[in-house]
Amino acid sequence: MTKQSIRQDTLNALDQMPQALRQVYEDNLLHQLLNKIQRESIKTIGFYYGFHPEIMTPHFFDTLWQEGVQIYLPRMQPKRQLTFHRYQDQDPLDVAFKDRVYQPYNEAKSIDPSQLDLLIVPGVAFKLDGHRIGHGGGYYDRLLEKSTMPTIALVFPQQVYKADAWNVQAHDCAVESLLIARKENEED
Ligand SMILES: Nc1nc2c(c(=O)[nH]1)N(C=O)[C@@H](CNc1ccc(C(=O)N[C@@H](CCC(=O)O)C(=O)O)cc1)CN2
Ligand SMILES: Nc1ncnc2c1ncn2[C@@H]1O[C@H](COP(=O)(O)OP(=O)(O)OP(=O)(O)O)[C@@H](O)[C@H]1O
Repeated sequence: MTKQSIRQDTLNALDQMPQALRQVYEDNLLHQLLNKIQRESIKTIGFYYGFHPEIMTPHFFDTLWQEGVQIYLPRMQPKRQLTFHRYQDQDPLDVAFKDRVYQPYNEAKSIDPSQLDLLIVPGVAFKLDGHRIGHGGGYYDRLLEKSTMPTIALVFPQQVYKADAWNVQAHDCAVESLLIARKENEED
């Protein structure tokens, strides 16, 4: 299958997921993420402001702040570059892409992404080895190519594909590991 058809099929599957199941999965992903943060004493994360049918990451922010974690969000820049800026409760956000993408303003405190303890990478479809298909901007490929921080992705099972599902291209950068949502809060 082409990347484009996998992208579209996966977005459709996520859009059609029943809300109750989505809730179970998102609770489980937050639980897994908190375990990792505590285990690895993570203090600063690069996250993203999820838009439907992505994971509703804004629901995670309060819990992360309570844990003392600093959240940085990406802002799209010319030439498909991303900068990361501190986001705290009630900070104003700029809206782009037909009201889908919420991003900090340039004035918000920025960080060199390599300084982040963890970067959580968004995406539509993933292989178990971390290769990903995003929304097609190539923003994260450009970032990962030149950065060294630890990377993960939070994914629903519907987003996980076999190694031969699509051909990886030279510019595609993988994330280091996936946290895959499960139905039970079994310990890992
Ligand atoms: N939540 C989130 N924020 C993110 C990303 C992401 O994947 N998820 N990005 C990751 O790189 C960057 C934004 N990239 C984006 C790329 C495309 C579209 C989008 O709405 N695409 C339309 C088609 C656009 C068009 O061509 O007109 C679509 O998907 O329908 C949104 C964000 C930075 N912020
Ligand atoms: N490191 C790079 N340097 C230059 N161009 C790149 C690079 N990475 C990707 N591109 C270009 O960006 C476009 C989108 O790439 P691709 O479809 O892999 O994006 P994506 O991974 O789905 O999106 P995103 O990373 O924003 O979530 C392609 O035309 C690709 O050639």
